[in-house]
Amino acid sequence: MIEFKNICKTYRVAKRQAGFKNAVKSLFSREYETIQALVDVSFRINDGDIIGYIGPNGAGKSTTVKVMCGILTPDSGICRINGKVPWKERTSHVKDIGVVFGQRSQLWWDVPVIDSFELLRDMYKMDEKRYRRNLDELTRLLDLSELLKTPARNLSLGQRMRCEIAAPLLHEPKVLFLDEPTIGLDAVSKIAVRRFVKKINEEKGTTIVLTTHDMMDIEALTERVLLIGHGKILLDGNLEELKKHTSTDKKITVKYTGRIPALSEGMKLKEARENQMTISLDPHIMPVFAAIAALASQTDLLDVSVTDISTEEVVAALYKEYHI
Ligand SMILES: Nc1ncnc2c1ncn2[C@@H]1O[C@H](COP(=O)(O)OP(=O)(O)OP(=O)(O)O)[C@@H](O)[C@H]1O
Repeated sequence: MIEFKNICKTYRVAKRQAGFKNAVKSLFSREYETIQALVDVSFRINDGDIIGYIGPNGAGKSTTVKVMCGILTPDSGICRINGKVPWKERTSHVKDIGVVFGQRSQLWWDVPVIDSFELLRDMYKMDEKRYRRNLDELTRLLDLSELLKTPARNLSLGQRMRCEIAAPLLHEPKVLFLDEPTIGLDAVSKIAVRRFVKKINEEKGTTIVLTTHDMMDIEALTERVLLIGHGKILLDGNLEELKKHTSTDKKITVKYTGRIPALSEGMKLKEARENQMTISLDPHIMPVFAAIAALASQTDLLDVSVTDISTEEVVAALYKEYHI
């Protein structure tokens, strides 16, 4: 269980104007400003859950993860993960957690990946039998056999990411923090990473906190989403509720020949190309079947598709609504 209660965290940073004169001046008198990274943040995450932690750049996501990992001590508030206070019981806490930072490598750059793994085995004081079993399983699931002998610096991003994800799982953590695990990956690698994360959660019951800007990650992996903005939790709910909170509009894309159909009340034009238009429809004003009939009565329809608005659009609308 992850318990995060009324956590506040500020950073104190020195203010400095540009230029040599100001650099010299700052040696003698410094001005500081305070950045409120987390403001009274509270949530609970049950064992075995996967949650998506989303918010725009600078919202406070990494700060939250760093507090949960024990890297940062908050100014106030309570955080307990499996009963331990991360920054006070660091040595025993790190055995319970694993972290993947998509933007930073945790593997030693110049040595073969297997050497990094063996170093982790020693750091976590794992017994050889357990290490071997987990290494064999991860090698099979993530197709690592050809990669283990290669130095991290010679791996492609997708190959390296598979190794980065395996590394914290060698010691079977109860909680896994994934910070943008699919950033920069191609479509096939993204799907492979998502499938693997889901499998680990289902089979090992690992609790997963996923921080991402990729809404396809959220859609594929999480039901519950926490939205943070300006250091405050703005929404905590399931993805479907968030979608309903924002809009129940339907997106209708039509391809047609003949004249451009006029829009009825409840329809808004989102995009128009030659012989194709995408309309956002408020189904409370006009039901979908009536909207299609109204369009068909004015032109020859070649193709119609009806979808809900995408998670990406939902999140963009939420950011706009909360001015974040
Ligand atoms: N070490 C630091 N020193 C000073 N300010 C910091 C530090 N780390 C973060 N901040 C500030 O705290 C706020 C929250 O930053 P944080 O890195 O937690 O955001 P984030 O949501 O993870 O952003 P991103 O999506 O860009 O990674 C930002 O205003 C950031 O500039």
